Amino acid sequence: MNAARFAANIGWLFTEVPIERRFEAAAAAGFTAVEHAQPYSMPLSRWRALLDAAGLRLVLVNTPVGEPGSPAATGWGCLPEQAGQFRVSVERALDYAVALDRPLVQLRAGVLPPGVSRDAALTCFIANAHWAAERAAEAGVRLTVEALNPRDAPGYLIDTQELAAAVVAAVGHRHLGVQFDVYHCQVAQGDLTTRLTALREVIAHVQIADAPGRAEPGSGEIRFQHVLSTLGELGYEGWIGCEYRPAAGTVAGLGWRERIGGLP
Ligand SMILES: O=C(O)C(=O)[C@@H](O)CO
Ligand SMILES: [Mg+2]
Repeated sequence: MNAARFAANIGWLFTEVPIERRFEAAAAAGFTAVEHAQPYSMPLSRWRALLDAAGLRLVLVNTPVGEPGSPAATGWGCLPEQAGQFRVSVERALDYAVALDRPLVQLRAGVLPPGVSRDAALTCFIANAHWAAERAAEAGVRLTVEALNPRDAPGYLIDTQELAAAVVAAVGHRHLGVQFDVYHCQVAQGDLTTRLTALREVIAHVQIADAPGRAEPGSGEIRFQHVLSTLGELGYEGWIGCEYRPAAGTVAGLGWRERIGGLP
């Protein structure tokens, strides 16, 4: 087992303690890397200090999003005439990324706006993603696009792995890849092995949680031993983000790492 390949998402794990104490908690539990979707409520300098003190590396953040309940609550990426706001969100994410180990940055696509066709929203997102990839390349940062399942994220534009891959192909930039969240794929689509295999060339990051409950691997219907050995056989060398809701305490639930094992 290679626990070093798993990154703790400290927006989901170790929430028993305040954010500032999650770093030491993750390190004490054997993690060497963390991810967090929205790091922006804490200043960069504090992030740097907490990562360094715990000996951790940051491997993923998302672009900032709008206020909950607003049209941009899951991002500005596909909102026509909001390119300015999208660019501001990318610049903010890149500021954090450059100062914090150059984690991957997930571009939030947002929900299909009322009165806008799916094609128009996709065209908008692809144009925005292209601009972002050029900026990310200048900053030495790589970007991702993630597909979310419609049960958890109703209306989110990117709702299948294939659509995420199609955006990546349309942008055609080596700084943009797919963020393959195994939980979302299982809920929305299934056929995990086939999809991981088909997308292997473009997968830049993987996240895990079991389905249907989004708790620890091993708590539901996904055979994670098989998923991880498939990733190993496919030559996946990126991080695997642990983005699940612990069923009964983060540390108490970490036994899955030994039971399931890491990449071969
Ligand atoms: O919900 C997920 O899955 C995530 O990875 C969030 O960061 C939204 O993209
Ligand atoms: Mg995810």
